[in-house]
Amino acid sequence: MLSRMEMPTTSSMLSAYASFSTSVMLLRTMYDQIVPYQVQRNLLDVVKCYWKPKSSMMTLLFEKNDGYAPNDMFNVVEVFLSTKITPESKCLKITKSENEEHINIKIAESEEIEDSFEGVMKAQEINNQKKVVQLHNLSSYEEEEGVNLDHPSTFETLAMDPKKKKEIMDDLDSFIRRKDFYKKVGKVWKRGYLLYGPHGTGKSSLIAAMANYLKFDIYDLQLMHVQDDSNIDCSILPDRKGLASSYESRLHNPKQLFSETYPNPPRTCRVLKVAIPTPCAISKMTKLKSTPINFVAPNDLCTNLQKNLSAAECVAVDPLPENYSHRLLNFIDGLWSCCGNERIFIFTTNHKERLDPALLRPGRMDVRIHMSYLSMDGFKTLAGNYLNIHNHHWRFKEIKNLIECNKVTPAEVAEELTKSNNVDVVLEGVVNFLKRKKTDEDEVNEGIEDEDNDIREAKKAKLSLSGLLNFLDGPWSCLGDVRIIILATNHKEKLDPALLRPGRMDVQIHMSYPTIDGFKTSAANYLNIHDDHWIFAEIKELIECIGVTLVVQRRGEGTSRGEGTSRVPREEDTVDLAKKLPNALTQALQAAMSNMPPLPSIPVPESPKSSRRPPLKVVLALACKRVWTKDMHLKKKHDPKDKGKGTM
Ligand SMILES: Nc1ncnc2c1ncn2[C@@H]1O[C@H](COP(=O)(O)OP(=O)(O)OP(=O)(O)O)[C@@H](O)[C@H]1O
Repeated sequence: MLSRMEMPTTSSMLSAYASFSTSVMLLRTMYDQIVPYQVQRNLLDVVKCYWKPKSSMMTLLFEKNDGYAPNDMFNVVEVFLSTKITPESKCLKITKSENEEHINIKIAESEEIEDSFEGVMKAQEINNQKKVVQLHNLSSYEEEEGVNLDHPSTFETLAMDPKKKKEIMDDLDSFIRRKDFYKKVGKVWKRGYLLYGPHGTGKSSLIAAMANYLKFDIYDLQLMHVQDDSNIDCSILPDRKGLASSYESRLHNPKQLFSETYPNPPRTCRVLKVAIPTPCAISKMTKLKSTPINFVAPNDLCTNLQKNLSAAECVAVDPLPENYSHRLLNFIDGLWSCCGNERIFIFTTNHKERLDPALLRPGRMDVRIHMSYLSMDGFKTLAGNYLNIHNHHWRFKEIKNLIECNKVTPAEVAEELTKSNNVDVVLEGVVNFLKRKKTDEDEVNEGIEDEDNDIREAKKAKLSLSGLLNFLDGPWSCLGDVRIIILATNHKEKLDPALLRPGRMDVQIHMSYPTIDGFKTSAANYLNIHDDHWIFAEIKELIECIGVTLVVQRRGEGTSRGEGTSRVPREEDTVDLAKKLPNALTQALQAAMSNMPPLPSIPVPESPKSSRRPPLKVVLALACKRVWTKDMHLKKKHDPKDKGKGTM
């Protein structure tokens, strides 16, 4: 114990504290001034580290992206954790896209789940079970993420030789299983398929079936949109934002940019679909003027349509670059192609015989599948899919005979099969369609034999719009809900028949020049004439004369009016008509005429009187005059004696 005398006084304690704190401050100032800041930080870290409490926990971070490449582990962990949701979970993420049947429940980013380690393999299995096939567009620089591919095509629904189907499935299975084999023999783990055959034979459907079977995503690349080979390399990269922003500089030094900025090709690109346009058809295309095509579509599709319209126009103007096969070869064999996991390339073309043979060798196109016209086996698959007929039907024999002597595509027959729910009605429709098709084909073949080579080639080439075709029924077309697509053109005959096949243009409506019924509708709208009017008979005659023009000029398009049933109008007809027409009716006719399609462009010498006549008469007179001039010319060629008689 300290005696009272020995105890320090309050004042001495205070003075000791004051001198101690002065010394500390002095030392601190000296430390700050003498020891450099960096050394101070390091000393502090050492001290902190020494005093930090030890933990048995370790934190693993699974980020969504690894640089530019997506992190596969993130998806696996996300799926795995969603199986660990309990009633105690406080915050969950709920998603459901339009085409998904079930809602997806995921752990929200802020949520914490405690779980003991169960192995990544289990998570991987879960991921594969839940995998929704995605579709990515490689041709557009604006698209950022893939969308769920909800294509209903499977190997069961494909109308194809069952043996061939089995071969394809076995081939896919064996390819997937043989990772070690490929490694052992020093071969890149990739496989190329070439699907070739006429339009509408199921190439796109087969790709969707393959992707659904393997649960592989599809990366869609339209070769026509690729400007150079480095474009292709870059286009397989997963990060669309990076591509969009670097697009300009990539054009200047694409390879360098590729190797420096995007060293990792995507590991997710597994089924790559490449549509190879036909070089020959493309070069022909430039000779033909492109036919303007106007789109009408529901709002949500408009932007997409516009995008595709410009693509289609591009296609029509730009010929396929001459070194296209070199680019493709680079693309298939280039170094990037060996990076990543298993990959399947699927190439489609309508004309295998026009492709560079270098492209076709095994290693590039390992499997070549000819998608051909419909066989009876294929028809039975379609009848099962569409009509639920799984056994025999009495119509089958007749249909078999017709299919055997006809080149008919599954797409055409599929269209017939959708026309009614009544099995008998539909099968009768199929029979009629096959008969009609046979007759049509015979006629076309006869017609083509008479023509010389150039015309035949030009006819075959037509206007091909591969971008548009892809839009109409490429894998993208199955996304979204019900839709109606309407295409309008002034020259149907210039369109590629591929565009016109059922499944693309299911219904074709010929908007023709007016009939008297059409005129009556206009008269009712503009003039409130709902009954007959004395002038109608005469107008009818005149309108029918214009109709004759169309029959003559659009021979082969089919019309109910025969060519020889109407007389050639005399010029007096129009003058008389002008005298009789009341003013209001003249205006109504003018309005109706201005909404009509433009008249065919046959040069017509201007009549000196025409400027004094009301505009309507000029229109009608010109139309009639054109008929007369043209027909007289034709007549003159065949029978000079008939000149000037004015009959057809
Ligand atoms: N083999 C088939 N089995 C079942 N349905 C088919 C088959 N072929 C075509 N179809 C039907 O026709 C439609 C068009 O077929 P698809 O787009 O697959 O033909 P394609 O050969 O890719 O045509 P294109 O060469 O013109 O692109 C499909 O949506 C499908 O309804």
